[in-house]
Amino acid sequence: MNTEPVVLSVSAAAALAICFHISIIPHEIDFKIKRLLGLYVASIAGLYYLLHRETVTNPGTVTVLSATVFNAALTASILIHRMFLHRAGKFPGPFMARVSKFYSVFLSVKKMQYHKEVEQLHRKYGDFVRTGPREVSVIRASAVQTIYGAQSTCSRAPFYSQVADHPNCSLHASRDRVYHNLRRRAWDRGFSTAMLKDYEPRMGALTDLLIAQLRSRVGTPVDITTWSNYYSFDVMGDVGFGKSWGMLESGKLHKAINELHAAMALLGYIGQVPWLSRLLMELPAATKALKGFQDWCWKQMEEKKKAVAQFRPIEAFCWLAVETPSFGPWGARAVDSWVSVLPVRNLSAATRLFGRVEVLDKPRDLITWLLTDSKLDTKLPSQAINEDSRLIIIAGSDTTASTLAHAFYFLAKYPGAYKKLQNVLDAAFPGGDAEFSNATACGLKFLEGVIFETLRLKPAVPGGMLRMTPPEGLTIDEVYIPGDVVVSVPTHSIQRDERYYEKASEFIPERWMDEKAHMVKDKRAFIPFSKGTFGCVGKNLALMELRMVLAKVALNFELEFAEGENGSRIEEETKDTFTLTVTPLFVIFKEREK
Ligand code: HEM
Repeated sequence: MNTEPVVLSVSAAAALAICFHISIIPHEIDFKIKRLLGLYVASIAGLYYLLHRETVTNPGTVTVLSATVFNAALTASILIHRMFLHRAGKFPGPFMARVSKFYSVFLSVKKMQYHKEVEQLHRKYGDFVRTGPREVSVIRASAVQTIYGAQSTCSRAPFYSQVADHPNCSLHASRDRVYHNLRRRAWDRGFSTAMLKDYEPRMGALTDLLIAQLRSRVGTPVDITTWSNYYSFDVMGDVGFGKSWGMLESGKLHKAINELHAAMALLGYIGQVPWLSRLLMELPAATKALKGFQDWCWKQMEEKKKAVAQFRPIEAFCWLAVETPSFGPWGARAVDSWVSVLPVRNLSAATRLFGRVEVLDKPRDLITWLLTDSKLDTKLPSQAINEDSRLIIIAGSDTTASTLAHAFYFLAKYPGAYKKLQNVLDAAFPGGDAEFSNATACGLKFLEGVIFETLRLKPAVPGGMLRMTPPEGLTIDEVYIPGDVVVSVPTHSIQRDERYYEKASEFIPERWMDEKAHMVKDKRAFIPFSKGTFGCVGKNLALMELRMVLAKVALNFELEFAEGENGSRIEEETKDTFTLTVTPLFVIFKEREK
């Protein structure tokens, strides 16, 4: 046999593998895997054809040998680079984390509590831990502003592209800052102070429904995790889509929500390796699992689009309010005296001319804000807006439900705190829960303390939000982190760090009040809603929900663990599926004696 072509082919394969690896190092290839696999298969077929044409003996064997050498050389090159030469190489961490991000999958699969695994790694390796080949977790309060602050030069990491590509992705998956800002504007309008005022009574009606359901179960064990889910989903139905999903009414979780939780579980396992989750999501079996929830969300959106098509364009019909006293008897009370209804073509010109202009047919839910934003209208592909419909449900429901369930857990565990909360609320709303207003509740420091302490100890998104360092890298205190490294501050761990909180693992709502303010040593280490450009857009809505439910429940009922419940399951078995998936918590509500 002539060995020359064999040696040539095998050496070329090894050289090609190393050159290929060196050429991809500076690039993000995570979501090009399918194309690269296609290229790989085509190259093998091409090689076979070439060898066959040149009448080399055993072209099949030589092709397999060359492919094997290519694979081995590529693997060796990747491993050597990751272990000894990588730009993130100076950071300590487990050996396997240096080699592959699959180590994080292994840690996630153990108990599906990756946030707790990361906490252990920080205990062992210090403030800067290499949690993946190109990933560093940083547990320093000083890192928060640098990584997440409004002026941060970091961008979103590939993690965010695992469901869909730009520009067909949701707001949450938008990694391009300009595109993100354009979309975020419409979301911000949907969560403006005026809109929150509009949502408050609607949310109040749903809270009253929750209270009525709890009242009908007084004295019997209630799974408050599930009821928190019904509540938060129904709120998002109303605020997000302007319709009722009726879960509070029926006491049943919608089938689509079960499918959502199955999808989130998948994310909990493989979300650590974004390219793999993207590949899996495209497989028919996985798509089928996700499809139910996706179809349901998209159906909600289609219905909404039809309704919005009937909607008068924003800048066509406006109430006009004129703020100058010279405008007759209404002038003095101009702010709430609407003097005319006129068609207006240009809203900002009309505002300049008349002082103040209010839109007559103002959207009353989030989706309508997104669909009618004139700047977004032409630029947003319809898949992107469909993805946003999923985002509203995922981001707005599970997070609030998890926080509510955990707040009830702490209040049942610490009856003294519950009593104190009731006293504070009784003083603020002597006429009972009918008097509740978000404005008054905002001023109740103990209520705020209960909410903040829950968000501190049980942040609904417990892991670090992954960001990519800019090409020039960044410096945190004395430590330089090179460019194109994925960095994060682990929310769960930093919020339990003794350097930043006194008695950090204890539930002490008073630490958020003047009397024990010294127990919060560094407020920068409080990031349950993240921060900056990509921070939570629904924060104020979520806080309003939490205030309202906790206040109305505490004003109406006594609370205790049900028999056989001590909260250990919620502590030990709740899962990190990007948001927390909380285990059932059984409590008993009793009518308050007044
Ligand atoms: C206690 C409740 C909540 C918590 C703890 C929470 C937490 C967070 C966090 C940590 C992020 C940043 C995620 C990241 O960077 O990957 C985020 C983003 C977001 N949240 Fe919330 N959230 C809550 C409630 C809500 C609600 C009620 C909504 C309403 C729809 C909402 C909508 C969003 C959206 C749309 C984003 C993406 C923002 C963007 O990309 O600009 N959240 N949230």
